[in-house]
Amino acid sequence: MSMNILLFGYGKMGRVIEQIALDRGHQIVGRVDRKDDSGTDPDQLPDDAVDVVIEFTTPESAVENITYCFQRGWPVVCGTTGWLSRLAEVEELCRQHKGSFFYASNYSIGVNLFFRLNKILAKFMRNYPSYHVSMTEIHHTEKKDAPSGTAITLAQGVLEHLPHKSRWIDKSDVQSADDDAIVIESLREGTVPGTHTIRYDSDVDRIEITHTAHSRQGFALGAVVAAEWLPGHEGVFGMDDLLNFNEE
Ligand SMILES: NC(=O)c1ccc[n+]([C@@H]2O[C@H](COP(=O)([O-])OP(=O)(O)OC[C@H]3O[C@@H](n4cnc5c(N)ncnc54)[C@H](O)[C@@H]3O)[C@@H](O)[C@H]2O)c1
Ligand SMILES: O=C(O)C1=N[C@H](C(=O)O)CCC1
Repeated sequence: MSMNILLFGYGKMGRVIEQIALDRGHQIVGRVDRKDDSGTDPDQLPDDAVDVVIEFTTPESAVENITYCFQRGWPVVCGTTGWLSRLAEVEELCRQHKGSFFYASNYSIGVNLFFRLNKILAKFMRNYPSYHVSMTEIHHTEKKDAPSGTAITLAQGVLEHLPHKSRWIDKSDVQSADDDAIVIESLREGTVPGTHTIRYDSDVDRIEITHTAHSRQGFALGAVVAAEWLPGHEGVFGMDDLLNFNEE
């Protein structure tokens, strides 16, 4: 069904999302962006002009934008990363407003398959603590947050299965007594859309898995599909609610 979509954030992601939404037969009713005065003022839109909001902005502005959408009664699909320390607050606001909220650190189908693969590998590795686990994420130089939201989700997936690890840590904060931590290295290079590697090193070999995004298309398509699904679903949702991956 064709929907009226309001974009919060008209940057790299907002623009790709717009194109995919139009290709799938939806209307873009506005583009809210702080960059210049030409963006839409959401206060000027009637409540019923918007079926769903797609929010890809900045770590600093996401919670304010999400809260505004709840107040307006607009379902919101959020892809912004770097604000998750406030997730409990947003979940509570969603409950209070009987809102609809969808969040994923990464909307691409390939990455969500990779999340599953990561957990399966970690489950295998639980009996081999001599293999040292670590992660690297590479993104474009404009990225504001580190580690990436995807890397944090991957680290959480490993932590579910490795009893000898209890937390993740940014490589720049590592100290000698951090053996219980998964170290995440964040590299910023050129225009890289997103590359994530998890590796297990022993003295004699290495096992590693990598997901490489070739563009932003996969992220944007997943966000539009989530926006098609969300209206009519009250509560807080994520990719596991949307995707029916069959686990072996
Ligand atoms: N979940 C995913 O699949 C996924 C994929 C890619 C990017 N991201 C995340 O999405 C976010 C945006 O990424 P991007 O590459 O489009 O960044 P970007 O910098 O290209 O675009 C962000 C836009 O938000 C605008 N903005 C800033 N404050 C705002 C506000 N208060 N209200 C409205 N707009 C505002 C900026 O002017 C800018 O145009 C980042 O947090 C990134 O990590 C998530
Ligand atoms: O370009 C970005 O910024 C990305 N952000 C997400 C993250 O932090 O994991 C997803 C990948 C691209």
